[in-house]
Formats: sequence, C-alpha cells, structure tokens
Amino acid sequence: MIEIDGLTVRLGDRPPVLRRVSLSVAPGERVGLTGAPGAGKSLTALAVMGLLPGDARTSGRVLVGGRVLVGGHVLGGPRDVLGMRERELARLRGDRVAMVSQEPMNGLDPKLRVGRQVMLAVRQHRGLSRAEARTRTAALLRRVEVGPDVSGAYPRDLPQWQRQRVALALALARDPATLICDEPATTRDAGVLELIDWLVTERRTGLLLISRDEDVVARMCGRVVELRGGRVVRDGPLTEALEGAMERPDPDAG
Ligand SMILES: Nc1ncnc2c1ncn2[C@@H]1O[C@H](COP(=O)(O)OP(=O)(O)OP(=O)(O)O)[C@@H](O)[C@H]1O
Repeated sequence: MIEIDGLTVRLGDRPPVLRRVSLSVAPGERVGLTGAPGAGKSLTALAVMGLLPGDARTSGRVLVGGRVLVGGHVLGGPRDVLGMRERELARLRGDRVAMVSQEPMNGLDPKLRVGRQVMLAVRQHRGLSRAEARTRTAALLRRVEVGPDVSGAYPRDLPQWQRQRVALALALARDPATLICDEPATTRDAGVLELIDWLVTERRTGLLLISRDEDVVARMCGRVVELRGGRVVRDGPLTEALEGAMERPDPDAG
C-alpha cells in the first residue's frame, strides 16, 4: 500500500535529509520506523502524505495505494504522490493514507468543535445523511475512548492525549488503507498503543509506526526499518532485526 523507492529529499542548499530511502508497507502490514532524533523519520512520513515543505526537491518514487477489498480487488491502484497536485493529494489523504502527527494540534482545525470535524470527515468519505454521520461520529469517539461528551469542545480545550485520540478518530473516519502514527507514545497516554493495536487489527489497516523507542516498535510491529542520517541502515523482520541479523553496515561509518 505504501512503496517508497529511492527517495532523496533536499531542503535548501543543505546535503540531502533523505538519501535513497526505500521502504514498503504491504496491505495490513505493520512496519516500525525507528532511528535517532533528526534521522529523517518524520520527513519520510510527510513525503508519503505529500506534505513536504514547499522548497523540498525530491527524486525517487512514493507510491501510495488504496484498500484491498475481499477477493484481492484493489480499490485504487498505486499512485506516485511526488509531483501530485494539491487537489489529488487531498483526495488521497484520508482515503488511502492518514497520519496522526506529534504536533500539539495534531492536524485539528482550532476553529471547529471536535465532533464537527470528525463528522465532516465521516460525511466526506461515505456520503452519509446527517443523522447517520452523527451516529457514526459518536461511535468513533467512543471507540477511541474519549466519548461523545468531548464533541462540543474545541481542540485547545482538550489535554494533548485526548487531542491525539480525537486525531486518531479523525484519521480513521475515512477508513484509510494505511495509518501513519508519529511518536504516539509520547503523550503520556498509557493505553494509546493498545488502542491503535485494536483499531488497525479490526479494520485490517496497514500501520507505519514511527518511534525512537524500539520497545514500542517491538510491541506493535512485525518489521522494523531504521534510518540513520537520512539513510535506511536496517530493514527486516523484527525478531531477526532485534538480533542484528538483518543489520546493514552504516554507510556513513568510517
Ligand atoms: N522544514 C524543515 N526545514 C529544514 N530542515 C528540516 C525541516 N524539517 C526537518 N528538517 C531536518 O531534516 C532532518 C530530519 O528531520 P526529521 O524531523 O525527519 O527527523 P526525525 O527522525 O523525525 O527526528 P525526531 O525523532 O526528532 O522527530 C533533520 O536534520 C531536521 O533538522
């Protein structure tokens, strides 16, 4: 569902921040993306979302596919997001791939009550009537365990862990094929990993989980990709990766 192929990203005149990065997330697969601060994890996620800074120069491919339906039929073949127009990107985001970021506002609109934001996303995706969308919105907010009581709140009124859960509901409202979670475990929300685990399992959603903490990746994912200095230095099944069997030499070493 996500296939990044030889992605190089330059910002300004500095050396590339991503260098020939290749990684994939198959339908329903869970992949952990790890590495030290500044390794390029968030930029990789932003590239998939088509949200790189405006001055970014890129080469390579970032293919994002749609949901695989029962019987193997794919709803939406893979599309390269690099160079895609904003209007197409907007359609792709939410349906094919959605992200819960680590920013304080987490992509929420500060001017809209949170229930309304989730409801707009639900309606956009499914073309439901107002009453049906309201029911589904309440169910989603209940599912992320903040409950429909927060519906009337503005994002700024909620603690960060609740904002993250609302962002999760918003991300799932359009039933994306793949969910990207950037450092979800940093909001001191003890249950959020378990919640993400349930949600992607029940919906058969692919997961790209970004975390510096390998224990978090090990708990959640079957495969790990490690970035160092903008390069992939490791990619393999988690058991082998943890034992170092799949380690590649660091190209920057020596
Ligand atoms: N908008 C930007 N303009 C210029 N440089 C940037 C920008 N965003 C990121 N960078 C640089 O790109 C590199 C990779 O950043 P990125 O945020 O992807 O790292 P990360 O692995 O996600 O780190 P962290 O774990 O701290 O979130 C860093 O050197 C960072 O300073």
